[in-house]
Amino acid sequence: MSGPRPLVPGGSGLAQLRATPALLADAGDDTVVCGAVPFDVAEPGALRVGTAEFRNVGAIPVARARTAPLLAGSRPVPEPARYRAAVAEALRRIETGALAKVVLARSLELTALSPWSVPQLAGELSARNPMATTVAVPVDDPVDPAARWLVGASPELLLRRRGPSVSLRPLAGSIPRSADPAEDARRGEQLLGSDKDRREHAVVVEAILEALRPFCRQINAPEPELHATPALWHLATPVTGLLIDREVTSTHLVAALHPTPAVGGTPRSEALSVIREIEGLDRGCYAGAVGWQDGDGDGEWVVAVRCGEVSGRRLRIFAGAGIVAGSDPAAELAETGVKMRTMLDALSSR
Ligand SMILES: C=C(O[C@@H]1C=C(C(=O)O)C=C[C@H]1O)C(=O)O
Repeated sequence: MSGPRPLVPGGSGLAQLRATPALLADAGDDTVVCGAVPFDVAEPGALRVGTAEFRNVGAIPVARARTAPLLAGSRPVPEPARYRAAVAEALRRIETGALAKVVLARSLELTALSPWSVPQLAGELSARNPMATTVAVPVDDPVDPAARWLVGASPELLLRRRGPSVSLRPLAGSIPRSADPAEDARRGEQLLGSDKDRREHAVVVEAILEALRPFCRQINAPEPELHATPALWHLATPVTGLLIDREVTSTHLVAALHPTPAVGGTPRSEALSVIREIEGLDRGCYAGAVGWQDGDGDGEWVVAVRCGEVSGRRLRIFAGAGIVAGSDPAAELAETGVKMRTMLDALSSR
């Protein structure tokens, strides 16, 4: 992305989503809104006014030749033992019936000897994850060299609106891939047949259908299928629908959908307060929504997972896992470790 772009007015992520359709209606044909809204939409948003090239959220110059800086240190936040304890606490809350699912995340803070390069990271991420959407968006002042950027390779389509058609591809339910093709295929089948993962996934699809119903007709949500990333298999449901009212734009739908239980939980308000209480992490734009909308109300948004926040020599990598009855704290810790590999693998040039 070239040069700083003005922020969409409003302050919070939610206010920016709400301000976007009117802003674009008054702007030129070439204008789009692009950027990130945080996981907690009451926090400041990072949606900016840009031009059409912003339709590609990863549209920054790619400098693959540059090597990544050397690592000076790393620190897990929270510590693994604290993460397992938080999962155990979430399971107790689930047992009481207070909630059905909550996603708990953790982070790895990596400090390098010299500043991280956003284009280098984005280039590696996009080369290694060709099926994902590479994102690289400034989440605060882009003029400041120590400014924070959200960088990642999201496998999860939150929402695409093209004219009257909307499509979504929620992911939830995961198992690590194997280098051995037979074992890899077996694990995919195991995931498809896993009762725990099916429940974890169904909660997400149900919440999405409920959020879409007021806006859409002919909603179609087939049985879950497998979705592959280089590191993991996921359960995915390709959801489609037709808008009842063409005035409803992509940002209206994002405001209604986000955060889905793929990154939050269900019921939403209980899950969000459990996350605030026991996660011990400032998510920022991790697990937020990243994308763009144009003057026709069309747009494309991905869920900000498999990502990190870059600021000078500091990089915070995030990963979360859905907790439902039957989840195992050690397995969830391991799953978040595998999810972090998307970012970790991109730190070294091939
Ligand atoms: C929360 C993350 O991923 C989400 C959670 C998943 C799960 O719990 O199985 C799967 C895909 C994503 O929707 C993450 O990668 O940090």
